[in-house]
Amino acid sequence: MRLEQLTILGATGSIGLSTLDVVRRHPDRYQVFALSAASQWQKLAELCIEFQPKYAVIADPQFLPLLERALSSYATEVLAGVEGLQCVAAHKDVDAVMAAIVGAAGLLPTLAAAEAGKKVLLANKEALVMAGHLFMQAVHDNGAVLLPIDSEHNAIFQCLPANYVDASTAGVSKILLTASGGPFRTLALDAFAEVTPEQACAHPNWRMGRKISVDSASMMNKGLELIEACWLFDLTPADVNVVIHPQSVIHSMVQYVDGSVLAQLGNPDMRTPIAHALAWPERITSGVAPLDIIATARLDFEAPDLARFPCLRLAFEAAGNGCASTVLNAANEVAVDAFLAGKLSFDRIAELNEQVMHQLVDTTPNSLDQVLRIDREARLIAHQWLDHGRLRGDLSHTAAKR
Ligand SMILES: NC(=O)C1=CN([C@@H]2O[C@H](COP(=O)(O)OP(=O)(O)OC[C@H]3O[C@@H](n4cnc5c(N)ncnc54)[C@H](OP(=O)(O)O)[C@@H]3O)[C@@H](O)[C@H]2O)C=CC1
Ligand SMILES: CC(=O)[C@@H](O)[C@H](O)COP(=O)(O)O
Ligand SMILES: [Mn+2]
Repeated sequence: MRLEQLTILGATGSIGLSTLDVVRRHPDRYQVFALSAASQWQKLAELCIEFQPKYAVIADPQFLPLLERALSSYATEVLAGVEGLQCVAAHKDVDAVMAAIVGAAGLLPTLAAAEAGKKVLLANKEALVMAGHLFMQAVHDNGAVLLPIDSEHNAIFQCLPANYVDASTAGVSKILLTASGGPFRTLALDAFAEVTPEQACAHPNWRMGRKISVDSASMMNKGLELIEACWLFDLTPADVNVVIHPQSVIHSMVQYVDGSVLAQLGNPDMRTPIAHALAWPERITSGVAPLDIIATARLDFEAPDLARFPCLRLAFEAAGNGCASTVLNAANEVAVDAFLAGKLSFDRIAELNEQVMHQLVDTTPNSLDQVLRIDREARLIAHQWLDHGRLRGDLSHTAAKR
């Protein structure tokens, strides 16, 4: 059997390392072609020494000399910058690309993989939120195969028929997108202003990177996932119900017109959706223990409280509006960075997101340049808001008019 050549973008992160853990179990199926990181060059060098990829890419070029030196006695070739990421995502010898860079930084390399017609294993939900229309167009135009890694979307994918095109043809009446509710599901509302980054990153069920952990705590993660689901499965926000399920054992459900509800269950461990997508349509072992349904004992469900989680309300508002989604994603990245840096209280993440989203109203972007311009302008307005505690009329006015 020919070894499948795999590029892992974001190899040093939570999804990247889980992917390598699955790959390590299947040396007869997968060969690592390229690995990338942003700045963690030592961790990247260690992974390269173990997996011997053809390329290592460090996104921040200031670390290039250090990585080159660390790998000088190995055959791995070292690249840097976004051009390096795009090169290993689109390389003719690559079969599949794990898109596991966090945030908007993942867009260009993930888009390069789609444009090169690769099998794209998509964890980087922000790429779809900021440029869903362009991304899906690139997938269709270039014959790429798009497989969702996000646990909920992977679950939905598994519960849909293999020949799925759209909800009504498939007899789907609702998508039930499950959410854990995060670490603050039952926290007193007046305590939200005081929560620390450590508390926000202590997810009850999943060990993840810091940005997605904060998003889970604000439920912006579920909002981003709503928009992600709309693009992946050609849905409108009205087709999706968010359901709080604190145990994270059911990873999402599909309700059909005949009353059937199909669910995908499993222990909360990302190696399951990663193994599923890597081997699809086959199945391989992932290292995840079988679900002990007796020990699980109970599965609870409740409706989300949009007053407690205003970020989720904002995402329902933005879904289906290309500009608002791009703006919301950018504002949220600025807000989460500021929260993690101790410059913004947790309860003001939603406030910043709402201010920027309502301030920057533009036409739906239909080119990559427009997406990148809206993303830049939204970040500028968000930084202004952080610096001055409010939006200054001059710049936001200019941005809104353009
Ligand atoms: N973790 C999880 O369980 C899940 C994650 N996802 C999604 O997967 C993506 C990755 O999440 P996660 O693994 O948790 O994140 P992490 O923060 O753990 O890892 C992010 C990875 O991206 C790299 N990176 C960060 N910034 C840049 C940049 N500017 N340019 C290039 N590379 C960069 C990091 O490199 P370095 O280490 O050098 O900083 C690291 O390899 C996110 O979009 C998230 O929403 C979806 C579902 C579940
Ligand atoms: C593992 C995964 O897919 C995360 O996106 C997870 O869903 C986060 O949990 P929340 O449901 O708390 O957002
Ligand atoms: Mn998820």
